[in-house]
Amino acid sequence: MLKSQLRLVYKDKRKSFSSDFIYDCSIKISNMVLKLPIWDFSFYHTFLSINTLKEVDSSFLITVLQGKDKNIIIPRTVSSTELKHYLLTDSTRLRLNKLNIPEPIDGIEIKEDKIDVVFIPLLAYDKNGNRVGYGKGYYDIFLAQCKPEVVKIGLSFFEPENEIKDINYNDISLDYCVTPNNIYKF
Ligand SMILES: Nc1nc2c(c(=O)[nH]1)N(C=O)[C@@H](CNc1ccc(C(=O)N[C@@H](CCC(=O)O)C(=O)O)cc1)CN2
Ligand SMILES: Nc1ncnc2c1ncn2[C@@H]1O[C@H](COP(=O)(O)OP(=O)(O)OP(=O)(O)O)[C@@H](O)[C@H]1O
Repeated sequence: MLKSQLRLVYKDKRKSFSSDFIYDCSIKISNMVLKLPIWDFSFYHTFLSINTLKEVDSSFLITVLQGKDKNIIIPRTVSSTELKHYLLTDSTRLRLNKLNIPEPIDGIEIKEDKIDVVFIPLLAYDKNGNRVGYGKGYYDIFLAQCKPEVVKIGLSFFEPENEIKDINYNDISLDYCVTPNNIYKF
């Protein structure tokens, strides 16, 4: 399918999810993440979930990362294309931006080249590890600024599509995708 079709299909699928279902699946996903071979690094970047769009709830993953004493980095949108990244600490103050994304107000900025692992939000992905987001390109631009060996991990409620047809040279593919019941390695 095409990215534009997948966006519609997957937004629609998520609309029907109850908050209990999202809670259960998100806990399962964070438990599956524990099985990945990624635990010797220091800097772990995660999205903060848009609850209104029924994304995977990353708060359980954050608890896992805190339990492992990892440095946790979270993004802030600074323009229509650019993200900046901040260390999440006990004193980090968050507020919802216009897109309903919780974001740090201020804090210690971390440059992209420090990041070892990125947990990535998505709408859909395919068996080759290609992903589709909301279509603004934020993550493709961000991932292009990270070091080449950064580990890119999608989190999804769903199994992969066979093929996203309109992948282009800007699209950066995933290394793993974690679902409530499976880990896909690409
Ligand atoms: N939690 C989270 N943070 C993220 C992303 C994400 O997908 N999830 N992004 C990933 O790149 C960037 C933000 N991109 C976004 C792009 C569109 C919409 C959104 O609400 N789209 C609505 C239409 C909004 C409008 O334009 O009126 C929609 O798709 O229904 C949200 C986030 C950076 N941070
Ligand atoms: N590295 C890049 N530099 C400049 N523009 C880019 C880059 N990567 C993607 N874009 C632009 O961003 C727009 C959206 O890209 P795409 O459709 O792949 O978004 P997406 O991956 O679904 O969304 P998101 O990354 O926000 O989750 C496109 O117009 C694309 O040209």
